[in-house]
Amino acid sequence: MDDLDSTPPLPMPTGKEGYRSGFVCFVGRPNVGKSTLMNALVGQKVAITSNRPQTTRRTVRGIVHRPDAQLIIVDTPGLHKPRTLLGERLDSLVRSTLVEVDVIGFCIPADEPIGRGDTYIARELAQQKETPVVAIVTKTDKAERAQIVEQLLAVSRLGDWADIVPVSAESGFQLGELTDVLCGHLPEGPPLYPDGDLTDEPDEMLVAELVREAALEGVRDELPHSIAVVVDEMAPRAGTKPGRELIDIHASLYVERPSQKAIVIGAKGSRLREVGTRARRQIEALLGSRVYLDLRVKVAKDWQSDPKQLRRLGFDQQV
Ligand SMILES: Nc1nc2c(ncn2[C@@H]2O[C@H](COP(=O)(O)OP(=O)(O)OP(=O)(O)O)[C@@H](O)[C@H]2O)c(=O)[nH]1
Repeated sequence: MDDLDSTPPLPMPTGKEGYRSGFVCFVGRPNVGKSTLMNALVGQKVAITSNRPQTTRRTVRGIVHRPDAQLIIVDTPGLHKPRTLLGERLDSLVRSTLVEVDVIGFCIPADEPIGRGDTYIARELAQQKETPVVAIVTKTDKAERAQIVEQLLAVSRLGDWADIVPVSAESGFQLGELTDVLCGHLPEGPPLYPDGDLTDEPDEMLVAELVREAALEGVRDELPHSIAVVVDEMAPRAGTKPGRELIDIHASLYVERPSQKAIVIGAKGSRLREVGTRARRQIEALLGSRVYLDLRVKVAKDWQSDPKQLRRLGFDQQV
């Protein structure tokens, strides 16, 4: 299969009887562990995670390869009620994604009582009559056994689910079982991506996400939703040898207000340097090369509510 340099969605002939392939989308309120679960299932960091709600802003595909199946994971932002223009776009993105996938994974954490957010999503999902919904009780490592059992019962009362699976992305509990269950809901069909591909996100996008993740660490609560990152340039430095090459990356961090710019940069640039170091380590691991990372912080006033700015920051492809 390696010699077929096909880009998705071109299906590749396999000849394998009973092979299944298709798409799953994880939904759930913010912070329930959707991105972490995807990374754990794929086995590589393809979506950024943070302990701040609504970290995920774009649809990322992670790909799980099995001898008998290929499961493509579409990561969605938390299904939530729109607050800003950005929020509205996210919701329409989630809704359009739901009708295109083969199975939906509805994530509810084991360690928190079911709330209005979960009920709201359960109601939305009840309308997706053609797509099976697997309820996933996440973060089981954070709950006692009795609490997990209680949560499984509460979740079963919440809707008409195709299956209910408790998992922990942290400890790895039941990850294989979850993949089995999800693959069981896929239609028969050939692999959609070449063997070994873990994501179809371009490197620039992953790099931007890693910078954003590093920039989110340890900042005040309101800041995360106000940072967007764009990779302006990324290229191997001339004269460096293949295999030992140095990749130059120039990226811009956009914030909404000058006061936020000051927070991101820190005293005498100290915070920005830390962000750069943290991001560089992750990017070097991702690309397998040495990296020179140049970060600039820019103010794009109220970018979350401005359609032009949203387009410039790359959000137009997602709506
Ligand atoms: N203990 C434990 N923590 C977890 C687990 N899964 C996720 N978390 C943590 O929960 C927080 C939120 O995880 P994310 O994966 O970013 O959640 P999300 O649902 O994708 O969040 P949004 O992007 O806001 O929609 C992070 O701090 C994770 O480290 C788990 O299985 N166990």
